[in-house]
Amino acid sequence: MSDVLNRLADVLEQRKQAEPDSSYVARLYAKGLDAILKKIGEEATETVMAAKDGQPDKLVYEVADLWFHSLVLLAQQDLHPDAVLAELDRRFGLSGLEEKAARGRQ
Ligand SMILES: N=c1c2ncn([C@@H]3O[C@H](COP(=O)(O)OP(=O)(O)OP(=O)(O)O)[C@@H](O)[C@H]3O)c2ncn1[C@@H]1O[C@H](COP(=O)(O)O)[C@@H](O)[C@H]1O
Repeated sequence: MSDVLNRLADVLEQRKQAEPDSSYVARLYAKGLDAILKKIGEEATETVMAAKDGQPDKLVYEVADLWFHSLVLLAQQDLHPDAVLAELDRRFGLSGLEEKAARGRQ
């Protein structure tokens, strides 16, 4: 299951060579950074609304949309999801308060 991030990252990388007419992701790349950021804002809002409405199935669906568009942003910025997983892994060994203190020192 967790391999899905790697497989999706590979597809998102391949879409950089695709024609906008042939792919949703290629079309987003062609529209540029602001269009990707707008989609992330929309999906974040839809996620909040699904949670507030108490709709678990809709919440999962909207979080998937949010994660997907975040992966598109990472790819557009030439970043791999492994970088985010490594950051989460680094934080996993810390308590929330230790992580907060580390941020204060940055
Ligand atoms: N996981 C996804 C995925 N999740 C969501 N979406 C698209 O993200 C959009 C979500 O936006 P909305 O909910 O606002 O729906 P919408 O109104 O249709 O959005 P707009 O097209 O108007 O922006 C929809 O168009 C969905 O089809 C996705 N499109 C693609 N993928 C994956 O990305 C791969 C590459 O996609 P293509 O580039 O399209 O082949 C696919 O094989 C999938 O694995």
